[in-house]
Amino acid sequence: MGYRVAVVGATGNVGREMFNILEEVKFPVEKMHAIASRKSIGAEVSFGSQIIKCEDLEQFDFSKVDIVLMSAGGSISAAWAEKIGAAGAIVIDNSSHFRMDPDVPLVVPEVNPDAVNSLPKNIIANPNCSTAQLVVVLAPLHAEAKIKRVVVSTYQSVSGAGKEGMDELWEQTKGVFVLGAPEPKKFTKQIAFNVIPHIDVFMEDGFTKEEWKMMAETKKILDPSIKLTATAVRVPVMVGHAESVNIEFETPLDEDDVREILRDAEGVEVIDKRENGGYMTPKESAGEFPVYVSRIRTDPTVDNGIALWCVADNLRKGAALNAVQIAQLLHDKGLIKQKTPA
Ligand SMILES: NC(=O)C1=CN([C@@H]2O[C@H](COP(=O)(O)OP(=O)(O)OC[C@H]3O[C@@H](n4cnc5c(N)ncnc54)[C@H](OP(=O)(O)O)[C@@H]3O)[C@@H](O)[C@H]2O)C=CC1
Ligand SMILES: N[C@@H](CC(=O)OP(=O)(O)O)C(=O)O
Repeated sequence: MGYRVAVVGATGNVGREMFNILEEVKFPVEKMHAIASRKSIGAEVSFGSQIIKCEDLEQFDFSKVDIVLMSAGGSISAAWAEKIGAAGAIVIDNSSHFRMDPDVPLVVPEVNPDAVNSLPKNIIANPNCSTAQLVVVLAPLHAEAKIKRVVVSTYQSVSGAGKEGMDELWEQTKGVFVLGAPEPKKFTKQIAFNVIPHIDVFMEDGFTKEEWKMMAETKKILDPSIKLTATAVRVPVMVGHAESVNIEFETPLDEDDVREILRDAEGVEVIDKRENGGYMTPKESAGEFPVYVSRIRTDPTVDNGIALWCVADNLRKGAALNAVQIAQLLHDKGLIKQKTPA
């Protein structure tokens, strides 16, 4: 038994990871389709031992698939997801377009798995990459001692800005030592040997949209009462987002309790030795499934305060892995309707 699956955005950073992870977790696939733009028709992508040729989104007949994993950006999701859902396939959408839609659940399977039980539009939204890794860490702590406030600063890799972001870091890094760094195109300033406190567009209040997403999405997934403030920063790392997190609880939770709770938490791995190398870095998280937590310590500047560091592969837990976990959850709950092949 297997499903007919389509990956939209198949040639992208996230799309390629979707194929890898669907194969790694042995998701039951009967037929796989790779969908991208017209310019990629015939481009080859790997799915396990199979080589699949890309098809054009505009020409594809979605009535022949059971489940669609979308990661081609917000405008493509806006134009296509509801039509595909209405035609009977479940859409798991990686873009930000539907995340705050009240008729679309925003799901991190370790945190709010039952949100998939009601699917009025046949669409499920995958959160922002920085939100996903954060809520996996916050949820088990919130269950133990209610969280009042979170202050988070991110260190986000260039792969979060797609293939073009990775190319820009690579070209600038090489260029600095040879002909001078090429002018920024994808980022607002030179990213090689630099950090940029600006991801997504600026909002009226001075926060960026990336920071706003972390606040709004955490409330939707975990608890509207949690106050969260974020500063999102792009760093010259290829894959892996890191976050420095300060958490204020309503009741006391000491650092040993936090370590213990997180050791038992689904999707989390604690690597926390107070010695050289006893913590995780983004590079080490690349290609891995868990959210790694290190540097757990008491924050003595507030009542019931804890500080910690968390790291995850943004293309995996921040995008493709979370989407595939949602697909597995739907499968386990028997929520994917298989259409009869034509
Ligand atoms: N990277 C991350 O950490 C995260 C990404 N996302 C979401 O996933 C999306 C994709 O990210 P990422 O893979 O990194 O981006 P990439 O730039 O690496 O890939 C974009 C993909 O979208 C396809 N695409 C673009 N325009 C069209 C079109 N008009 N019709 C059909 N397909 C199209 C591209 O196909 P082609 O090669 O043919 O142009 C390509 O497959 C993001 O826009 C975002 O919404 C969400 C969370 C985290
Ligand atoms: N904004 C994220 C990646 C992303 O695509 O996020 P979103 O899906 O929320 O637009 C980053 O740059 O690292």
